[in-house]
Amino acid sequence: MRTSIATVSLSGSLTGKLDAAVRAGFDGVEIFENDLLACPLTPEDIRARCADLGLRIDLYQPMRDIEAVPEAEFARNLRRARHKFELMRRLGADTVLVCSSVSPQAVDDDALAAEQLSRLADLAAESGIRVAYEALAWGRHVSTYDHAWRIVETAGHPALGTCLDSFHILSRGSDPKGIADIPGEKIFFLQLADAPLLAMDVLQWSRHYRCFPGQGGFDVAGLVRQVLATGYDGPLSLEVFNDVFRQADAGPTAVDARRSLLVLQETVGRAPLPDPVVPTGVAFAELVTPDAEPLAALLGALGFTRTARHHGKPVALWEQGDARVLVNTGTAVRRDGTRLAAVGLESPDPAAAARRAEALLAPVLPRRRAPQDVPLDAVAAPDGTELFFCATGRPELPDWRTDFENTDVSPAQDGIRGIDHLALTQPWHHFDEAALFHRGVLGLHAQESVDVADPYGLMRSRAVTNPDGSVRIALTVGAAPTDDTVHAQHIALATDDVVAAARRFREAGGSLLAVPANYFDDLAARFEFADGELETYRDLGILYDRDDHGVFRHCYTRTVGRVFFELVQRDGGYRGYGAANAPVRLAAQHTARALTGG
Ligand SMILES: O=C(O)c1ccc(O)c(O)c1
Ligand SMILES: [Mg+2]
Repeated sequence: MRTSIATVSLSGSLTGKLDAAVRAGFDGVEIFENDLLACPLTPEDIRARCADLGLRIDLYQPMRDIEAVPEAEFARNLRRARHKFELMRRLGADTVLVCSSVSPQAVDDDALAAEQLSRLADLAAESGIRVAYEALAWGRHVSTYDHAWRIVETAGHPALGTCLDSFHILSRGSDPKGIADIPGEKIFFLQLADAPLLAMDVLQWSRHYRCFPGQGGFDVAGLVRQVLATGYDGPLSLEVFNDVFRQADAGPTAVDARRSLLVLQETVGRAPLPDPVVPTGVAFAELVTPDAEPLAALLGALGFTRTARHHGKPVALWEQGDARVLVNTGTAVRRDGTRLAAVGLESPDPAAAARRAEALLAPVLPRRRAPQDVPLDAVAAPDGTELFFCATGRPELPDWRTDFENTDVSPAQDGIRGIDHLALTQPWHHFDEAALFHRGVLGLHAQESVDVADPYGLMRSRAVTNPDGSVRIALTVGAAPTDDTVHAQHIALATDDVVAAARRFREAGGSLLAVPANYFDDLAARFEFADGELETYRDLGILYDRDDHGVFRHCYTRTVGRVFFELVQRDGGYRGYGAANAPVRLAAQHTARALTGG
């Protein structure tokens, strides 16, 4: 199927938008009128540019407030249309979108609407143009797709069809089953957008919160199935008005957009993508740092031992139980210092995992960094984190472990079982993209996103997991593109006894994040504890939560660069990540930062 994107979905200049659309692999564009008006190029230049790029101009839009108006007003509308049809001739665009009128002059008269749209279509047909009539969800008299279709059907004009827009249909709770009543050849265009489920005015919702399919709460795939069943063979076109995308770079947004369409096409059985290869565990987490000492002290106090070093690079492997942390001092570090730069994911078939990632437009990384290294499949996530697909201990496949030479220290077993989860802070404008990436590319399940209050803003967090919970990644983001050093990345380590692990850490010289006494007073009000239990938590800074399944106890180390560790005891099948405690933890980290001046 052909794919298209409305220029309004991307930031920047019209020419920049066209370049981004082509680079992401779109076949066509909808040119939004405002983008054309603001463009210094002539329509002929734009046409030539699209032709050079191999982009079709699938739609020109929108034409507003045309139908069901007094005759004198309609005459003025036809005059306006004549101008626009001439412009479209120069552009080489053959379909125009007319959205249902919001004008106070419009009357509630379907026969009049049909008659005037028919006269508009007469004029359009003279220029070889087709008119696609779309119901805006907030249209004055026409606000549902079935109503728009009835008017088009009444007009019965060959140059007049309907434009279906998933946002307008699904935001109003209309049942897309009725699409089956529309002949496919009368659906002149299909626009797709998703949106988070919000209770708000539909116009504001549409203009600010649309997102790409798979990033919101609508069943866009179900609607597309309905449309394809009619025989519709036009493009799948994304039309997204979104405050965040307007501020993000057009290039990555266009890639995110295309990836969302590929996943959607797969869902409706129209994209032959390699099957997802769901990761089965975390092989390692790799920290990049300018100075290994603070991390070495922290890992040592946590009970890790340095078991191996890379044969060709300054990278050390620290191990405890099934938790493996690489400390890399050989990579150029960014201004923010120590960071979580790479994650090794155990994969049943690393090469197949990489093929799917590539098909879904993930940047594929070189398989070898140095000639003597083992070749490893790896791709970059939207935030730049390198994801390695690993086959640890499987002799038939390349193993990352063979690049490491053992020291004479054996792995410790001092209370840490493995990695419970990783928390990766996303750049502000890549949060929805990150969730779609981890779901679509890696085949992980995305949980609902939760809001967490930070003292200086609101943070969102969304977990992606594999079926048995052995891969858990919490994607987090601040509410604004501000300093995100406090919204740091972290590695949560699983233990069966967090009190013992916290004590050992402290006795070994580690310092735990101090939690205010008020928090524990509140805990005492909410839950019942055994004698002395709460005092222990208060002493160690252990936070506590419960859900329907079990209990969660957790505490935090200090932060090095952007990275800190969490000790986690997850009992009885507790499913969350202690979100209820996150505001207290974030505030405590702000306090600790103010005290250390770092
Ligand atoms: O928000 C609008 O005005 C608008 C314009 C054109 C569209 O196709 C649409 O879905 C919405
Ligand atoms: Mg639309």
